[in-house]
Amino acid sequence: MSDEIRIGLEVAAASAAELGVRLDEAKSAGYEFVASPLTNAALRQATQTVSAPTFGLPENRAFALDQVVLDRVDWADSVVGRHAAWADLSDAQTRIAAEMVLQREATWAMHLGVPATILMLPTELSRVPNVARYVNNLLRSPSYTQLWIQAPMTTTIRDETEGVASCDEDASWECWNLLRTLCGHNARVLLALELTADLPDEGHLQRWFAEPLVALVFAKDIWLRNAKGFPVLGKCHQATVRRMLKRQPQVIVRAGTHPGAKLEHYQQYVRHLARTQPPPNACEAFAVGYQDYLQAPLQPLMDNLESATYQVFEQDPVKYAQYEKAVYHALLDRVPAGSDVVTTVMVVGAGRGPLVTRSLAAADKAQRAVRVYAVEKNPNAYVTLQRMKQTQWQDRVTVIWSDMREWDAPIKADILVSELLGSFGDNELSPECLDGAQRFLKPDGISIPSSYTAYVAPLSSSKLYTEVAAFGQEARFETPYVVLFNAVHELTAPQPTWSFHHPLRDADTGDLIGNAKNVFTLAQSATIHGIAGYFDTVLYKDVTLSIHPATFSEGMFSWFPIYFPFKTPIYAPAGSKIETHFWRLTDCKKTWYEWSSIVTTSDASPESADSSSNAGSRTRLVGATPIHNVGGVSSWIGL
Ligand SMILES: C[S@@+](CC[C@H](N)C(=O)[O-])C[C@H]1O[C@@H](n2cnc3c(N)ncnc32)[C@H](O)[C@@H]1O
Repeated sequence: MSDEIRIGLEVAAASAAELGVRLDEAKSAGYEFVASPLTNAALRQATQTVSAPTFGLPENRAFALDQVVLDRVDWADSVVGRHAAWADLSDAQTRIAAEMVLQREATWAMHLGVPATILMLPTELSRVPNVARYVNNLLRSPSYTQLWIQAPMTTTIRDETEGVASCDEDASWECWNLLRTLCGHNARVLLALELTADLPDEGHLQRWFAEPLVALVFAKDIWLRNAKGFPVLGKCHQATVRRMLKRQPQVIVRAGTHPGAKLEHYQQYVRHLARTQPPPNACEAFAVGYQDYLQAPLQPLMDNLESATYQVFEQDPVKYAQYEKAVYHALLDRVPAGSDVVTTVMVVGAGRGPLVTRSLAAADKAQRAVRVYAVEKNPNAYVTLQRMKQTQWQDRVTVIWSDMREWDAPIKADILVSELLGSFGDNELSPECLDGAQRFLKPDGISIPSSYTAYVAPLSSSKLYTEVAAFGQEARFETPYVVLFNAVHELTAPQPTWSFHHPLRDADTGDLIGNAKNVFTLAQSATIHGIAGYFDTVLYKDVTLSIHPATFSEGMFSWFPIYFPFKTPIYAPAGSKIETHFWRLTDCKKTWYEWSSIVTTSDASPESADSSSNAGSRTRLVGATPIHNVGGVSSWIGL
């Protein structure tokens, strides 16, 4: 990663000649590019003389040569152009002239092929709509030049009467959020995040991680000086930068003012931070290329999995070890030591046989005699199972090619082992399959897993949202995706929706359908782009597997979370309640999920103001999504 990082130096060149000098300095100090104003004070002066037109836009004037700082195409690759900060779009008097200036700068940058231009985000909500109008207009034309919106991580509020300053963790994000909402969540609105001296707390910081970060701008006043006089960052800034660099943004450095610090020291330090990231663990190494990549959930019942898919499962260092442990303990509990009773273990949905091998290993370790049946409906995997029997398992295993729901078992099992779990627990139809298979489990038999639970939590991720939008079809918002979360803010701890326990359809668990309402309270405002789904499972007693973030089975990579998108993101203010509604539905051919969300706030009525009870507080609707995937029209799992 360190080799790929592109670092630019902020320069305040006022003329083309000065830009040339600064660019040479930056390049010889090891920077790839400079961030520089595109135009200068001469343009500002000339613009002040333009009178506001009575209607329409003023004549689209051309720049004079002495008004532009970047005047040569051969420098264009090495410059990210800053738009004129003085061009104020929010002032009625100056708006039209300002828009004309920005528009001309943008088209000049596009003409030269500048990779990106930077527009400063206002930090007052009331000033955002005019900026958003301009941005929307600009983004109508396809262009190679990206538009980066620069926003500070935090802003400073000064109380003039008290003479004190405090840090505002919300204002900047609220303005950014408003801008991209007014721009219709356009994927081309990219964030250049300014690392400020005051850092937000973890919750507010997380919120920025879910944004489309394209660049990280180092403010001047964040630099410290180490004992040898080199510029460095404090511990918190270092940690934040390291986390941000994992998203591979470009970097713009505003050099500090330490005497003796040379320009190259700043870029060397940033590269050092990138190079000295802790090495990826097995899970992170596996994750490369999967982060935020949307995958259709597997359909192992309806489709026949390919050998390569089984191959990926079988690399998991945790899942199979936990299954072996579960079978081992089940055998110890079921058969007394020294007994010559033969225990019947049936592995249903055996795939290419790893759970069969693990069941035999568990039996050897427990010193219990077993007879194993491997049942698999995939005709291709069945060939591999036969080969495994011939070369490894021999007479200890009987291989059956059948759908477990239809298999006429010759005897009943003591232990039924299955792994039909999806990212949401039941989304690969484990309940429906086991409902058919538990007929051949003895009444006192053991099912591994013994239960599994699905969890949900609201999430914010403009990245995932724009990925779904990029498909260009409304129906793509009506289907869940399996995805390894990266640019995602998980807004609260997940809550359980429903569980399936062995035996299925007993008095407690009822039918195989589900309906859940969960209520979450948000500590800070957020735009919600959908719902994250997770599962955990009890294989046997305390032997478990989990992708729930709080209980995650460290090192396991068989399952990524599931993402249920929203067609239209909804804004939830701090303190609001988010209700998520989920339904698991089925007919004789398919099973599917429907989902929706409602955001509410409650305001206390005057009568309840000094009471601690909720009596008298009124619930107000802030927003709601439509119910997604009604009737399973867009997404379903075939039975
Ligand atoms: C998620 S894979 C697990 C494979 C293997 N047990 C493992 O852990 O690597 C689920 C397997 O169950 C099989 N399967 C799904 N539904 C089945 C059914 N109704 N009857 C038999 N096999 C089924 C699939 O073909 C697939 O091989």
